[in-house]
Amino acid sequence: MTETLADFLDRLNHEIRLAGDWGSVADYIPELARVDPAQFGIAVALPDGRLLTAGDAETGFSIQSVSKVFSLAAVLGRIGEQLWLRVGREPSGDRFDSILLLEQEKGRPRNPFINAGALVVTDELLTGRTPRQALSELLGFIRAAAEDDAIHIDKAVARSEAETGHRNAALVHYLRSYGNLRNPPDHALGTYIHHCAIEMSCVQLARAGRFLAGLPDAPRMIAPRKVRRINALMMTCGQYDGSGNFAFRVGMPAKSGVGGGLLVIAPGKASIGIWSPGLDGWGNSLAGTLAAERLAEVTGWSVFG
Ligand SMILES: NC(=O)CC[C@H](N)C(=O)O
Repeated sequence: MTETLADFLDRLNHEIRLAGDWGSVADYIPELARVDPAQFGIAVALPDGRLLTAGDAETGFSIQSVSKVFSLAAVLGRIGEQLWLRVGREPSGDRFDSILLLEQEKGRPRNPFINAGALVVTDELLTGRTPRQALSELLGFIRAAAEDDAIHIDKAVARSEAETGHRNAALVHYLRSYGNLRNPPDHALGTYIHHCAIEMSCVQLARAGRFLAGLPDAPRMIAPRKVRRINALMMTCGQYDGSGNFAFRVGMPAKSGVGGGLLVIAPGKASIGIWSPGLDGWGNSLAGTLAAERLAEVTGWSVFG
């Protein structure tokens, strides 16, 4: 392409602001409902160590379910294959917070990215640790991946979700009733809510994802075989019941969060942090998905060729 990637990102930022099609912010967590939807940032970490940015790439946001990628990586690094006895690896075709399949499938969540599955992953993270220790281990993992010790938990967001998170409370008790939760339900729930409340910027997210893209300057976090599997799960389950549409439009493994964050992985080529807080009907960033689609078109980074 004649236009440089840096110029394209600037153009993309202008185009997205001009279109002004922001979607609506998540309102079931009151603290997230206060965020101005008219924001957009993107950061792209490249194999040569460069990091290109545009828009609000330095603004901190609540990573929410993007944190599920890091909790899964930390747990797979620690225990490995045993996790799959407790959680499946199939797309759910259901909303991220659905309870429906959990009853049909006797308490074994479909995949680690829907809330029920992520709660089981968090429960594994708690093995032999207090909630405080598990959280500091996970935060340490993310800080090491990003090589940035400023990454922290936004306590106000955690408090806000704890006050209103009745659905996750139901899920965690339901898991326990099937014997698929080892820790007290409030420990698993509290730890989960706090790791969802981690605040990061697009720059920090792009840097934290470098190990998933296999970039040469990435700290080695987990074995390459495990990285491949996480990318496969991001591709098939990363945007819940919108995963098929996302794969069709973007063609790269990614994970979304209701804070409007997106971590997109172009294996061997780039780790991309995108943020725009307004969501589509599936709970994925509206402008963020469009940005990922445009980036894939221009760079040819789709894993499908
Ligand atoms: N999709 C999401 O980002 C959901 C995360 C949020 N903490 C919840 O459990 O509802």
